[in-house]
Amino acid sequence: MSVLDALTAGALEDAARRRESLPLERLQAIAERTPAPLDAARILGTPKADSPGPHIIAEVKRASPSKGPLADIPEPASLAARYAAGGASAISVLTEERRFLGSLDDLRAVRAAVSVPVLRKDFIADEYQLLEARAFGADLVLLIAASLEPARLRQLHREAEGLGLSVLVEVHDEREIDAALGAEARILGVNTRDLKTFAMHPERFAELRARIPAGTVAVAESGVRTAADVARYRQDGADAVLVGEALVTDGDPESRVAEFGRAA
Ligand SMILES: O=P(O)(O)OC[C@@H](O)[C@@H](O)c1c[nH]c2ccccc12
Repeated sequence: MSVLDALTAGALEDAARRRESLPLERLQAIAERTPAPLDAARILGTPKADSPGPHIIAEVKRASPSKGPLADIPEPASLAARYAAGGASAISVLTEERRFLGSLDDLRAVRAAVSVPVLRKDFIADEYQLLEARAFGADLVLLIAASLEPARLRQLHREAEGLGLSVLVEVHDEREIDAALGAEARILGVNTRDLKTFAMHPERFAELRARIPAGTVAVAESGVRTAADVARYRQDGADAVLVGEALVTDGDPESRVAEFGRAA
């Protein structure tokens, strides 16, 4: 079993466990009382008025399977508020519990702290997880093309949009781009870290960018350490850049987000 399959299986088990204490009907009732999501696809697809740099999607990430613990983050809400103060266009919150040490409580706390779109970053493979995202205040969810059959990707994509959520479809090769476009993805993220081997391939973004049609938001994900890395993705045609580790390990995340947001 690949790491990605194991992460997805674990996330599904965790969701099944949560469902025992919060059945679908009750979750649905909570989702109905939650304000309508922001149109993240429109926000990320509109160039920034005040800067030639890309939109920055700043991630709340405590740990990763490849690196282990990265940062403590006792208060995800205050970290997210600093990201937003630095001009982040969206906040990504890892909610996967086992290897990324995240939770839906983190998502809820971040939602309450910022007014920019919030992404639920997890290994989503069923409808219950989508409804959780909606009920806990996400505007945007991640679907990973490598972990879903094309028909299933299309189905979950449609379901998410039916809930009012935007979807970031993550890809790492041409075949997955085709699957994402088949699912009518409006936001496409090229993860330059291979989730099966964790190897970094920053050049993959430029290689795949040409396959992403105009009008579809192109996001470059992973491996950013410096403003020069952001500038490179921007020059390669990224509308948005998603950054995790470099921000959670920085003593001044607000300034760092601002610096990245100007990199062009
Ligand atoms: O910490 P980095 O190298 O800046 O990477 C962030 C983000 O791209 C990464 O966390 C990520 C991209 N796709 C994912 C899917 C699941 C979990 C995590 C991820």
